[in-house]
Parts: sequence; C-alpha cells; structure tokens
Amino acid sequence: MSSNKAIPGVSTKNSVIQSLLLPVGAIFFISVLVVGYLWTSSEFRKLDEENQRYELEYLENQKVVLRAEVQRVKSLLLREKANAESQLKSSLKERIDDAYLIASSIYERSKNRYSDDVIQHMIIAALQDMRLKDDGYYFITTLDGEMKLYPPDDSVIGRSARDAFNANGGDVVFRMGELAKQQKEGFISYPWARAGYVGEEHRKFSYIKRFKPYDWVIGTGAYLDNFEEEIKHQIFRKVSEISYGTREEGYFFINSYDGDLFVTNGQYFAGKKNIWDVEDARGQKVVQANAALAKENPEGGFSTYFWKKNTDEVAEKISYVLGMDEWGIFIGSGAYLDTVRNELKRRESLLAEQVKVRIYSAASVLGIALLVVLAAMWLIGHRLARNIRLIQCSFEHSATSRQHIDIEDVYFDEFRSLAASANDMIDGLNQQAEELRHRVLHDQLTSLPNRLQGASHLNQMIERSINTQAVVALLFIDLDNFKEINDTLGHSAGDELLQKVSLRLQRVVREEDIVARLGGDEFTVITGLLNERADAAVIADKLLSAFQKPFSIESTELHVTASIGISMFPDDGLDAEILLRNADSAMYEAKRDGRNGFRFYTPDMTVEVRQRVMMMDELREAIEKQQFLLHFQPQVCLTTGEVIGAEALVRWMHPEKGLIPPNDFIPYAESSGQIAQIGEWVLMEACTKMSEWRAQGYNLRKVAVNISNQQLRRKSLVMLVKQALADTKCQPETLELEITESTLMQNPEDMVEELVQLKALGVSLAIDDFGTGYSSLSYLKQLPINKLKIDRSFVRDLDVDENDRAITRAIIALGKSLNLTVIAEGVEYASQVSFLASEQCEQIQGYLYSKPLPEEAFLAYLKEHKSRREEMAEWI
Ligand SMILES: Nc1nc2c(ncn2[C@@H]2O[C@@H]3COP(=O)(O)O[C@H]4[C@@H](O)[C@H](n5cnc6c(=O)[nH]c(N)nc65)O[C@@H]4COP(=O)(O)O[C@H]3[C@H]2O)c(=O)[nH]1
Repeated sequence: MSSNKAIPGVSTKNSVIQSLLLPVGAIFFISVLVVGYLWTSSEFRKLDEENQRYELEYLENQKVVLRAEVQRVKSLLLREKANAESQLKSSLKERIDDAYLIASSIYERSKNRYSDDVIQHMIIAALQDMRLKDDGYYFITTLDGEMKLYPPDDSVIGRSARDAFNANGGDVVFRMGELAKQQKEGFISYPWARAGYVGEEHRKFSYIKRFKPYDWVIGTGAYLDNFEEEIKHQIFRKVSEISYGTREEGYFFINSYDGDLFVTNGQYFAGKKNIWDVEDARGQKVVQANAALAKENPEGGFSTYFWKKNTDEVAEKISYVLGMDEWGIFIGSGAYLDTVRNELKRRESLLAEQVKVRIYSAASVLGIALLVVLAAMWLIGHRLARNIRLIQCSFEHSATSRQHIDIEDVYFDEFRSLAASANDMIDGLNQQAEELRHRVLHDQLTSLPNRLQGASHLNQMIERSINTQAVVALLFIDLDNFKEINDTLGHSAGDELLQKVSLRLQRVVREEDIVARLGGDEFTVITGLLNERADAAVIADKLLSAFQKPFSIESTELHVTASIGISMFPDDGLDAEILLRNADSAMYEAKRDGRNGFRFYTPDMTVEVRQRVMMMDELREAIEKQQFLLHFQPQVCLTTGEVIGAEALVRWMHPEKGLIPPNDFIPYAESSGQIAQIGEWVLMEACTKMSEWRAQGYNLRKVAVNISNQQLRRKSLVMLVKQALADTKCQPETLELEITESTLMQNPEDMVEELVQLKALGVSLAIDDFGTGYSSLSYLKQLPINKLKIDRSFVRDLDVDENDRAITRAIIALGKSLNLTVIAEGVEYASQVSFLASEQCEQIQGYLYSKPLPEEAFLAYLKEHKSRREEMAEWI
C-alpha cells in the first residue's frame, strides 16, 4: 500500500495536510503581518513620543547648557573684575618695592660719599623718570606732607600737600603720612582727579612705603578704571577663544548695551565694531532685542531668531543673553535648533534603520519558524493522513482481506491504539462476516450449502463444462409425504429427519458432487462433469437407495421415500435458475408418477409447473378472500326413499373463471398443504349449515364432510372437530367424516387411535372410495368406522361389468358382516338402483337423485322429495 496513494472518492482538497497547512500557514502569516504591523507602528509611535520628549529635553538641555555656559562666562568676568583690585594692589606693591630698592640702593651706595641732599636728589631723579606702562608714576612726600616728587605737576614740589592740592588732595597726602608713620607701608584708596576727565574724580589706589633714611613716603598709584579696562580686554579675548559642546560648536558673543561688538563666533573685535542695527534673516533687529532682553531681565533670557550659519545656511537659533551692568555689556551664547531637528531626523532614520533591521531579522526568524512549523505540520499531517489512509484502507479491504494494519507502520501512540482497535474490529468483522457468509451460503439445519451456494456452484460447473463435451446434472430431491411426517411427529422430528437425510445423501454421492438444501424437504445434487445423461440416472438411483433403510427418528422407525427430478446442462437449460425450475418440474412429475422414483425433465413439464404455481397463488388468495362455497348432494335411504343425509362438497367461486370443481384444485391444495385451511373452512361451514337446518326443522340426519389425507395426519384434527361442533352447536351424531380408503390404509396402525378419538366425540366415520384402496380386512375390523362408501367406479358399470357387480356385491356383504352401513355413490341409472336394492345396499347417492346442489336448491330439494317418493320407488 503506497502512502501516497490518493484515497478513492476522497478529494485531496480536503486532505489532512492541506487542511492543516493552509489554515496554519495562513494564520501564521496573517499573525506575523498583524504582529509585525502592530510592533512596527508601536515602535514608530514610541519613537515619535521619544522624539517629542527628546526635542523638549534637548531644548531644555540646550537652554540649561546655554544658561550655564553664559553664567559661567559672566562669573568669570565678575571674578576677573573682582580680581582687578587685588591685582592692582599687588602690582602697586611690586612697583613700590622696586622703587624702594632703587632708593635704598642709591642711598646705600651714596651715603658715605655724598651729602643727603645729593643723595635725595639722586633718588628723586632716578624715580622721576620712571614712567610706568599705564602712565603711572612714583611720588614722594615727607611724613609731614611736603611734596618731594610729583611727576604730573612739578609746581607742587617743596610745598605742603595741603597747599598744593585741594582739600581732598591734602587730606589724602596727610593720610599717607600717617599710614607710613604707623605701618611703614600700606594701601590707601581715594578719589582723584584724572587727566582728560575735567571735574571728575576717579577712584585711585596707592601703595606707600616709608623710606626710613629720610622719613619719606614713597608711593605710586593707579586708577582702578584703567586697570579694569585692561583686564576686560584680556578676559574678552580669552572668552572669544572659549568654545564648548561635543563638537566645540558652542561660542559666546559679548556686546555692549549700545551694540559695540567685543566677541562673537571665536573672534575678538575689542568693541570697535557696532552691530546695533544688525537684522536676522527675517528682519528682526537681533542685537537690539537681545540688549533689551538682557537689560530688562537680570536673570537673563532666551531669544530666538534666524541666523546665518558658517555654512551660509539660515537656521533657527536660540540664544541666552545675560546682562553685566557693571561693564555695560551682555553676554550670550546660542545654539541652532536645526541641530536638534537634524539629530531627531538622524535618530528617526537610525531607528527606522534599526526597525528595518529588526523587522528583517524578525521576519527571517519568523519565516524560518513558519517554515519549521509548516514542515512540522506537513510531517504531522502527512503522518496523520498516512495513518488515516492505512486505517481506511484496512477498513475498505476488511471485507475481502484479513490483512491487519501493521502497527509498526503507524505513527503516534493514539493512532497505534486506534489501529490496534481497528485490527480487533476487523477481526470481529471478519469473524462476523465469516459467520454471515456461512449463514448466507449454508443451510442452518443441515449445514449443507443452501440454495444460493448451490446455484453459484451450479453456475461454476456450467462454466467448467462449456467448451467440453461434458454435461452437468441437477437432481431435485423432494421427500415424499414429508409434510405429513412433520404434522404427525412434530417439527423437531421433521428436522431430525432432514438432518439424517442430508447425511445419507452426502454419503452416497461423490466428492465432486455437491448436495445442497433448498429449504423444507427439498434437496439438490449438483453433479461434477458427466459424460452422458445416463450417468445422472445412476446417481439418482444411488440417491433413492439412500432411502431404502428406515430412519430412526425419536425411537420410531420411519420409512421415507423421495421423488427426484433431473435436469441436464446444456440440454434442459443454460443457467442455474432454469435448470432448477426444470428439475423441480421433473420432480413433480416423479411424484405424480407415484413417488419414490426419478424423472428426467422434458419440455412439456414446464407448462404443468407454471399452472401449478399459478394455482397455488390463486388458492392462497381464495383462502384469504373466502371464495369457497359448499354444495350438498343428498344421500337417500334405499328402503324408505328418504333423504337421510347430504355430502358437503366444496366449490371454488373463482372471480374470473367462475365455479371450479374440487378435482381441479384439491390435488394442488393437497400438494401445497393448503388443503388444511380449506378443509377447516368446509368443516365449520358444514356444521354451521347442519345446525341451522336442524334449527329450521329440516329432518336431515347427517352431513358428510370429506377429510383429506393431510388433515387426518394432523394431531389437531380431533381438536378441530370438537371446536367446530362446539362453535356451531352442531350435534355430533349429525356429522359424518369421510376418509378415503387409500388414506386409511397408508398407516392403519397410526390411524386407529385418531379415529377412536374422533369417534369418541360422537361423530360417525365413513370410508370413502371403498374398493380402490386394497383394504386389509384385519385392519378394517379394528377401525371404529360406521359406513362403507362404494366407489363410483364400481357403480358406474354395474350394468355391463360382472366384476364390478361382484365387487359391489362383496362390499355390501362385507359391510353387513362388519355391521357397517353401505352407501353407493355415483348412482345415475335406475338399473343401478335396482341392482343395489336387490343386494340390499342401504343408501344411495348419485345424479339419479340429485347432483350436488347449492344450499337453497338443496333445501328446496328436501321439500320436494316427498312428492317424488313413489316415482322413485318404481326404480327399485
Ligand atoms: N359422474 C358422477 N359423479 C357423481 C355422481 N354422484 C356424485 N358424483 C360426484 O362424485 C364426487 C363425490 O365425492 P368424492 O368421491 O368424495 O370425491 C370428491 C372428493 O374426493 C373431493 N372433494 C369434494 N369436496 C371436498 C372437500 O370438501 N374436502 C375434500 N378433502 N375433498 C373434497 O372432490 C371429489 C370430487 O367432488 P365432486 O366433483 O363434487 O364430485 C362428487 C360428486 O359430484 C354421479 O351420479 N355421477
């Protein structure tokens, strides 16, 4: 069995594999698409949210950075500004130390060589020309405030400072003297007039030191403004060099509130360029706006504008500007927002790239997973389908083959146990099929092949004999009088007989001959190939010989005979059905021939059989529809001329054929067993009529009813008669049962008991057709009979046949000697009456008096009879 074999009648469109693969594949694929779509859209949604967050964060970060950076620079500037004073101080101290050293050195070198005046002059001269880089100078006063050196104004030399300067100036010099006296050196701060600034005093710092040898105060001073300005420029230059950010892209700009540009984009302009009116790409006065923002917001503020980048691109920019009122400037720093946008785009494309990669990877993984799943499904589906096919094939062939499913060939435990169950079931089915086959082909009672198998075997033999010279015989065997045996001894005895018959039949035929049972008491023998017709006769003889010995049934020795009909292939039919039908016809003929013999089929038998079959069908219908009626034939007392009784004779009122006489259907009814039902009806009807007539006042003594051979053999006859009498209220002594002599003499020993019982009911018994059945006189003596009825064949020829006269005479004598009433039937002529009267026959029945009459006519006859009595007396 190929695993790939398509299952007949099963569309592959519905195969397990396709059923599994397509939906699973489709579900998997759709799931992947849906999940992929959901996942991707969720990733991009996340990215979108992240970008928005990132943009905000970036902006915030940028703002924080910008603010921090600008504040850092402002702190730096403030710190530098704060440092300016101390730097100034230390610078002043350094200068004084230098001057003191010079003065001391001159003094030390000159004190022993020159006079103090000379030395003082030398010192003053040395310090007078020392102009410092910021236009600073040294000055010398005495502790009392007399001016010794004052380079800006020689006119004050030798004069007291209080005289030479204004009050503030005098006071300052005085405070210097005091400081020198007390601390020898130190700083002093004070407002001082400045060249170029008329009417303005600027804050000035001085450092003084006491020059001990002459109690001078040597000092130098400087304006803080100047120093700061210098510091400012230094620090601005530094700021211009500062950059920040990961790519060093951050720079600072410093503008005065008036638009003087100091620093921008890494360049230092020293306030020499004014950009007050500069506009951005959209015409906004950016510097003015920033200046205003810085001035108005001590904490600083953010401004946005569109600014040209180094690359000449215009981009939105955000700047933080913070004012520094101390220097009248604002410091700022900005960042281009397109950076963040670019960054977002970069991140988006990066994420898209990542998502793409992830999708590709996921798709690859899922694709592989799908392939693996599909492969697994295909494998499972393939194995499932194979399992199912295996089991199905096994079921399909279970009727013709005993082959089991090979469990090793089946995948999966569940299917293995299913296959095992299927095997058990197949075993069971096989067993049942075997039993059924046996039952279908065999007869249950005898185990012989039945009609079906017999016919099949016959057809096989026919096949074999075709194209040969051989012939085949079909012998149809029917047991004689089997129904009677069955009725008499019961069914179990009948069955036992059939079994024994079947054994005997089998024993006498050869192995190649088949004995089959058709049903009932019918058997067939289908012979092997025969050379000629005569061989069949030999076989028939052997079969009949099987019945020679009696059968022992229920401790009774039973003599059974059989009738055999033979049909031959090819002469009598070309198929089993025709051969069987023809053998049946031949068998029937054998029965008609007197039974216990065989007959070969001849074509004319067929018509007879057809008639018989038709008759049986019609009789069945007649019984059902009660198409029977009774005619009554008077029986007359010869001595008195009275009608003393009547014989009830059945007629069949056929709907199409009209009235049918009993001789035309009683034999068929007897052979088919239907006589039992007809006889029962006749008995009931006759009793009913007799009872009615008597009730109506007719003085009729007896009604005679014919009892058939089969009825008599039934053990139920006594019951039936009893029942009929009871049901119809018919007096038993008015009923006479006529039994033919041949029936009685078939088995007289068995009859005695039955007749005694019947007699005991009160009915009388007559032997019909007497003289034809070779009665044994000894039996006749034992039988409880009342009447002998001389058969009409003897009566018919009384006038011409001496033998008939002798027989009739003898029967009458016999009756008298046995004390039996004698009646002659078939009396048609007065001469016959005359003879019978002379022989003292008591009763007469015949056409001379009356034919059998329908009830009405019969009753009319009874009324009329008296008036014809004398006429009849003449015949005697
Ligand atoms: N030629 C001639 N015939 C005469 C004469 N007188 C009477 N017969 C006929 O002789 C037959 C007498 O009946 P059977 O011997 O019992 O012979 C009967 C009997 O054996 C059988 N039969 C009739 N009715 C029944 C019945 O109810 N049960 C059974 N088992 N057999 C019946 O049918 C046979 C024939 O009956 P039927 O046709 O009615 O024929 C009757 C009757 O019509 C005559 O003078 N001349």
